[in-house]
Amino acid sequence: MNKSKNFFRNLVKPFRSSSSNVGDNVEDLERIAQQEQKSFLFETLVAATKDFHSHHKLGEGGFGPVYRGKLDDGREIAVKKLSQNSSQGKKEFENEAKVLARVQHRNVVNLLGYCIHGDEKLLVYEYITNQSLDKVLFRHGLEISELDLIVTMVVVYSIEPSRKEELDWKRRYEIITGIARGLLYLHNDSHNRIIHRDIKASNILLDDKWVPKIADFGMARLFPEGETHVNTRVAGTKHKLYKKGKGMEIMDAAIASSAPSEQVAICIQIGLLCVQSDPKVRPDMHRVVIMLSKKHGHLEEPMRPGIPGTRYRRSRLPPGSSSTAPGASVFSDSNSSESTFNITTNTASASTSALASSSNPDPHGKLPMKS
Ligand SMILES: Nc1ncnc2c1ncn2[C@@H]1O[C@H](COP(=O)(O)OP(=O)(O)OP(=O)(O)O)[C@@H](O)[C@H]1O
Repeated sequence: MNKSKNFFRNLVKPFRSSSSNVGDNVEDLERIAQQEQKSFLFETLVAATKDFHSHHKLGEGGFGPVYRGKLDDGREIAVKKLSQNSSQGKKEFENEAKVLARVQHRNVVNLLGYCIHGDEKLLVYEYITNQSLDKVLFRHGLEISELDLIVTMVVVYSIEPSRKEELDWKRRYEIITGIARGLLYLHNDSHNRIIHRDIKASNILLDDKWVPKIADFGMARLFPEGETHVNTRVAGTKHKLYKKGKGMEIMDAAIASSAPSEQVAICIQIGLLCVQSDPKVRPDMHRVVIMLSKKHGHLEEPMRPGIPGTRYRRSRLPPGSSSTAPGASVFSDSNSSESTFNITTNTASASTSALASSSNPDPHGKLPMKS
């Protein structure tokens, strides 16, 4: 019997009621201890995903393929096999993964743990049953940028026709507020401040009750050299409908009659406030959550949104930067004003193209939007 088994046996001795259940108790404690460690055996993941069989492949993003699997205890998981282009060492990866596994919120995908096998690094997430938000949103012939601001998108875009009934205004509003709460948690309330840097519809997963869960958070911690995959595609040019007072015209017709117009207008305006090109004037997530909780009320006029590729968008860090350095994606200083900067940076560029009405916009965002 090895040392750890002895340790557990001694631990359960005082609680033992009969000799027959000692084995069970030891097994339970060992299982709990392993879960606490957050580390998965490679063999466990091989068994869960049927050796990473192609039938189990959910898709492949910028960080590598993702497989669906089922653990022996019945839990469904999604296993992300990280592509091996990170220079991060095993110990650092382990430390960072443990930090990320402590991030727990109703609106954030739970990272159950990690696995290191030779040169391979894997992340194990809870499996989220429904589709990602981008698959539910009907593209309407528009070239939607991956970076569209979620709030505005959920209000504006039509829904996949077969799912129209499912996504009424109430549900859309719950998705919007859920995402905002998840981001607020990542920014302010998790142990380490986490700035996502790649918020987009495909990174919002919906569970069987349509609760939105933010996926792919903290990837900059695992790819600290700054080569993180951040999509920079630009939005289509047809969607230039935003003009002061005409916001309602861009709304999905399917919900136009049932949605309270003030609430919809607030959502669109919050979206525009979040993508102003000057990061200093954008609301932080705390303020966004408060604004969303108001049914009516006056919000300030948004300034002109930023332009993709201008000075506020950043897709890579300087060589040698660490993920915890100032300007990187994770901050431990809860008073830092950088959170607004980064979180809106990536979404900003898209909404800019999607919503701006000017043909010659000011990249510095100092001009108020004109009607
Ligand atoms: N926890 C999960 N539960 C269910 N499906 C998931 C989970 N995580 C990822 N997926 C699915 O796996 C696929 C790949 O996801 P991944 O996050 O790697 O890439 P992506 O979001 O499509 O692209 P990108 O890397 O550009 O963000 C997507 O279809 C995604 O919906």
